[in-house]
Amino acid sequence: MIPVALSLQLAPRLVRSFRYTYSQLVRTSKNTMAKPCILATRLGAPGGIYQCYAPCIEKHFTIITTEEFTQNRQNLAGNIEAVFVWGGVLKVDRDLLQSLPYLKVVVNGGVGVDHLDIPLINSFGVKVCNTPEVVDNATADIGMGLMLASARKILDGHNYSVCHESGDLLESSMGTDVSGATLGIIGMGRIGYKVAKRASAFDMKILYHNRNRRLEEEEQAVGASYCAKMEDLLRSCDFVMVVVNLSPQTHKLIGAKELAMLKPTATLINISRGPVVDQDALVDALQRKAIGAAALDVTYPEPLPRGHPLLSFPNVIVLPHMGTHTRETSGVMVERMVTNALAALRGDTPPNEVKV
Ligand SMILES: O=C(O)C(=O)CO
Repeated sequence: MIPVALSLQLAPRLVRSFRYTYSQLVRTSKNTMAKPCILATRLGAPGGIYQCYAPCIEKHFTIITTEEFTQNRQNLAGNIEAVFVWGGVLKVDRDLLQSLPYLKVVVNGGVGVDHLDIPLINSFGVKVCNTPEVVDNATADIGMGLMLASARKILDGHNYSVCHESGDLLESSMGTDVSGATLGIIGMGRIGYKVAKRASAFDMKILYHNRNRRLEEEEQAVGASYCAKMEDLLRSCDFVMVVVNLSPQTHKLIGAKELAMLKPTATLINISRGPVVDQDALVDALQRKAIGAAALDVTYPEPLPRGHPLLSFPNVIVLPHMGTHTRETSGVMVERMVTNALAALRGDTPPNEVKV
């Protein structure tokens, strides 16, 4: 006999699986050419960032935009079999999950899934997928871009040119060398390692801190030295780049104590997730000129509201989370999202299913 607890656990899944098979039969009997529906964020507004990828998705799916869904939720909810999200624009919470009886998969465009409650989503018999690897180069590039732009005052130079300011460049536009400087990478996963490869081509001295030490040959290939203690790295670097995943362990990993360990000339670069850095502590350190500069692709919230203190420092660059925003990378991400969703809808294991 099946124990009561186990049958209680299995029952919702069996009901969902039965409903799904039924929905497939209904769809097939209605129209053999009908495409499954997906609910997708960031595809609604004309000119929106992912709008140009809609045709790639529409080869296989009918897109229901979040705007359409909001206006006609009751009629559309019963058609949706997959949700495509890019970041946390749409909250995939209990309320949404309960309203989508035929949902099979939530696919995230990007590697970081900290905005998704995976145990909750899985408890509805729904899979979660992401797009790892394909984001690595573009994200590492934005890290290098931020480091170079900050060190070499590229935005100051641009503004000077645009404003046709008379007279000589100001002393404040004098930059600092990246070549030959010391870079500390916190988080040496795939993206961190790509950053190290790039930095080694800039003749930088590279230190890294990571939960697990990399193999000796991997360290040697990029000339990176391991710091078992993060504080050793923080104290010795000219540039510190944060590349960890957001988790309870990395939430506010860089706080007042860690910022106080940085050299007064050091630049903090964050390409991971906003909450990895304590923003109030960062503002305080910048106000006291306790660190040299900051360059952030990620913040909380995103984008920062107008008037936020971080937007007022001349030595801070803030991007609205653009790590993967290239035509090529975004295109490959969308293809991956489609492949994962199709696999999940067929009942196969998707290539990039995220398990907790
Ligand atoms: O892939 C991701 O999760 C990113 O945020 C890249 O910037």
